[in-house]
Amino acid sequence: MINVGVLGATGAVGQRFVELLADHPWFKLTTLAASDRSAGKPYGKIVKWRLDTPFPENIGKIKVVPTSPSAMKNVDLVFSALPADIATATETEFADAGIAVCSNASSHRMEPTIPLVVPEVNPEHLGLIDVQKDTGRDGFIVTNPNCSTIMMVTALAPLRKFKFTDIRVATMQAISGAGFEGVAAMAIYDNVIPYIGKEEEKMETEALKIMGTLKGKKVVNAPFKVSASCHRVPVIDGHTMAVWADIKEPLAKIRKAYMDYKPPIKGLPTQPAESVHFFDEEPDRPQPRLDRMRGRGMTVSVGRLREGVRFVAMGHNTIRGAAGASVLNAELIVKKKYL
Ligand SMILES: NC(=O)C1=CN([C@@H]2O[C@H](COP(=O)(O)OP(=O)(O)OC[C@H]3O[C@@H](n4cnc5c(N)ncnc54)[C@H](OP(=O)(O)O)[C@@H]3O)[C@@H](O)[C@H]2O)C=CC1
Ligand SMILES: N[C@@H](CC(=O)OP(=O)(O)O)C(=O)O
Repeated sequence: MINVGVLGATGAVGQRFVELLADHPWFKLTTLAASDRSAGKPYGKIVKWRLDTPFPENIGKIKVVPTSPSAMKNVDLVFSALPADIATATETEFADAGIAVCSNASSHRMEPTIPLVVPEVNPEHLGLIDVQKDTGRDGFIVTNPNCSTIMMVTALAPLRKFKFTDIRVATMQAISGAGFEGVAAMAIYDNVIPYIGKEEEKMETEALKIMGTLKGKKVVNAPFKVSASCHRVPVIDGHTMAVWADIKEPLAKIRKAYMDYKPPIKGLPTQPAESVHFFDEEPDRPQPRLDRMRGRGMTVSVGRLREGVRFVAMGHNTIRGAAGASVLNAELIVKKKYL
């Protein structure tokens, strides 16, 4: 068992980490960190548990510590659910102190030596860990993408063998993506908000790095363009998106690519039996309420495949799009013997 900790353990994504790690076969959750407001108190006393799964009582006794490497003794790996403005310096401090960091925050995603990984899409990008270690650093940082980006690239993975240059995407994103306090009920009820700060830019840049090629010590971006339009809708969990890809192949070949798709990795505990579920028959799927918990929240569902090529993709934003993505990255790190 590898001893692990969670940074930002009391937050929306931090709670998902705790849920996923409370009973993990490879990782022992020993340490929970949050802000100085929470430090020093038992987790069970201060966390406002917002998930609809039972609170893991075995974790409740753990005393919350301040967010600093010196407070996290005997931890080899931390999962970061810190706000991005805090994560920038804090994650660097942890990596410099010899601790591996699997981060869900956006701060370091686009740095050239930091892997931005979805295990089913670009597992080989973990090679950038060696580039970080070449600088003399004992620890390292590995990031997972923005929650909308991850659904889009995972849904595109079966289509990579076809040529495309232009991806257009319109998202319908759940309110949990903004955190518990992020969107007022009065703002979102009976409404759609056609703006999510920096989300479109993230989809347009992160996807090119993830689907790019690791050449030597750097990633060469994928040669296509993404145009995104992002919208908040009154759904609690599950980001849905309509995607257009300029693939000229016959629809039957695209359909077969989804039916035959096998991801390049297997054997990771958090990986679902199906990374991509393809709805071939049902014309009204995927739907967030019905499909977000497929594969314990880790499956990306794809449906409504039409000429164009057009399809709809959907996945759970705080599991596959956040904490689950980081845990899957950590499992890949262990499998590839970086830890
Ligand atoms: N919500 C989502 O679906 C997604 C979120 N993300 C990203 O994940 C990260 C966390 O988001 P979310 O969980 O929604 O945020 P929350 O606001 O719910 O939680 C923030 C956490 O960080 C802690 N924290 C705040 N300030 C500090 C500080 N100065 N020092 C140490 N810890 C601090 C808080 O502790 P305390 O309780 O003590 O204040 C809390 O545990 C963000 O970077 C976000 O962009 C990514 C993808 C999806
Ligand atoms: N902005 C995303 C959530 C998020 O925090 O993304 P990021 O990890 O890129 O900061 C959403 O609303 O749904």
